[in-house]
Amino acid sequence: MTNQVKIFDTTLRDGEQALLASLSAKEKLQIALALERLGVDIMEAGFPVSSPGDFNSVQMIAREVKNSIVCGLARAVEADIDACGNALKVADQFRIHTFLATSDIHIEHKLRKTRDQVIDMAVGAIKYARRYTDDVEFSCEDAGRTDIDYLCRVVEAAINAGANTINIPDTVGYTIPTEFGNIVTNLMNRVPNIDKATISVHCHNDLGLAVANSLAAVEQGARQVECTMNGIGERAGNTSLEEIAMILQTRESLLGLKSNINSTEIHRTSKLVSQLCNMPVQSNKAIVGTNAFSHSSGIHQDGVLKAQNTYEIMTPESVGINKNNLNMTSRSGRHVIKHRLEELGYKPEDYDLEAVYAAFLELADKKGQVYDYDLEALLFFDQQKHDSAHYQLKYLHATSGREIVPSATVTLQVGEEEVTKTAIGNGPVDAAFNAIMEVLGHQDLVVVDFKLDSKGEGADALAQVGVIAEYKGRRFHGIGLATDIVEAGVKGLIFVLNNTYIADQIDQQKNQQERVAGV
Ligand SMILES: CC(=O)SCCNC(=O)CCNC(=O)[C@H](O)C(C)(C)COP(=O)(O)OP(=O)(O)OC[C@H]1O[C@@H](n2cnc3c(N)ncnc32)[C@H](O)[C@@H]1OP(=O)(O)O
Ligand SMILES: CC(C)C(=O)C(=O)O
Repeated sequence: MTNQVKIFDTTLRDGEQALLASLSAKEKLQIALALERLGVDIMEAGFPVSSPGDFNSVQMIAREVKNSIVCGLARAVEADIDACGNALKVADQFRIHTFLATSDIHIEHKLRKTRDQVIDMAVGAIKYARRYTDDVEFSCEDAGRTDIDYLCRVVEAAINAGANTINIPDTVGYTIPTEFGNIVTNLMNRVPNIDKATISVHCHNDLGLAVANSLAAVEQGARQVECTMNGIGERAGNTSLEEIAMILQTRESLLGLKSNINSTEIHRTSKLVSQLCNMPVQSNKAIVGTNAFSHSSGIHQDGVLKAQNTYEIMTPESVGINKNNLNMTSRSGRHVIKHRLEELGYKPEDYDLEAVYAAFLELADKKGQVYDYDLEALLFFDQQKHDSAHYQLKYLHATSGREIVPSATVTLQVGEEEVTKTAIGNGPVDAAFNAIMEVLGHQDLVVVDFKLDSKGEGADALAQVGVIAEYKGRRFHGIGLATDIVEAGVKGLIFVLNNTYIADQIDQQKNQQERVAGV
């Protein structure tokens, strides 16, 4: 049996299911390209039947990603499989992942079928998916709570129907490692055609055991692990990609297993996912938390200074955290910025140096020292700016204080026109948001969440504001970054406005195409 464990990333599907606001197609593509650089074997880009937006982003990812297999999810119904096949067929090679629940709880209460009907549906779906591709994965949803004799029957039938990857999800994170490992052992020993398929596992973290269960499964013969960056996903999340990858790498001599993950890309990918998904990573999170490589107590610090491996089982460099001794201030030039970005893993073609440098100088003048995080944030905002130009902030003035009615004046460029409005509010942010609403002149947009975070170090840290707003039944997320809290909030809201503008444009184009096609 191969010692290679395939890493199947589902950040953009299971991970995205857990977000308060869905990602834009551009944000999904950014994450997909980062996952490709990270070296994931397969990436599940979405659930194409679920919305036209998801269909489009899966298609865009399938078109752009070349070094990982792109996959889409489909229920065991023909319409879902058609949507998946049609979105993915722009790629030379792709995978359709179809699934059906096999536990009695799900079969009886959710699907309202019999066990035999479920086998027939699964077989039909797999055969149908094979019309589109030779690479078909079948998941026995809630396998962790499925009767093992029946699970063996389903798996055998699925392989006979043409599935070459069989996924065993612990959908509700119920099992414990010995129990979950035993499920895989049973399948390996009792399913006669099991050698014709790769066993995959997809664990949820409801009891904090997703990584442990996945590890138990690969020790028993599973050769694909489904996971997400930072462990995001439904409820308590999924198996964390960075943890499983670093277990395989750090304990390779014990386990005798490897993956294709380029571990030096982990840190950067984790930050991108956290930022775009508006999902902070807890500081003591293994591998990617800000404390994961910090040593706080004297005895530990003494040990690490004498020999790093006294308290470090892997180096920060191995996950892409570089030690940086260069101070970046407004006295720094373009060379140091370029050099630092290169050390952080960005190629010159990833960004516009002049634009990033101009933003860097502005920031350095305001806060003195600029840190890696700031620089990456500037880069991120530079990348976001390209198609966000419909609404632009031209002027902002806000006043607040004790016994003063907070007020704000905002000038926005809206397309070709500049519009200025003044409003009052409960505080300066509320006043500025009210002024922006007056510029919009309609009530379709409702801000439902406002999250303020400080990024960087000390009192001059940057303010990062995540704004979530509802617009025409959908949720949009925006991020704003500035040294001033009100400005960061306003930028976050403008980010949202630009995304709603793009969504409106896409809807209009679609309606027009449908009119032309006579739908
Ligand atoms: C364990 C997981 O994470 S599975 C993935 C979960 N992800 C998502 O659900 C996100 C995307 N989902 C969606 O956009 C929508 O739920 C859709 C488009 C898939 C379906 O929407 P709707 O048609 O309105 O159905 P709704 O979601 O309310 O109900 C699900 C239906 O699918 C059925 N179903 C559930 N799983 C499957 C399956 N694997 N195969 C076939 N049918 C299934 C349910 O029994 C229910 O059928 P019913 O309407 O006959 O009772
Ligand atoms: C669709 C399957 C793989 C899933 O997400 C689950 O069972 O948790």
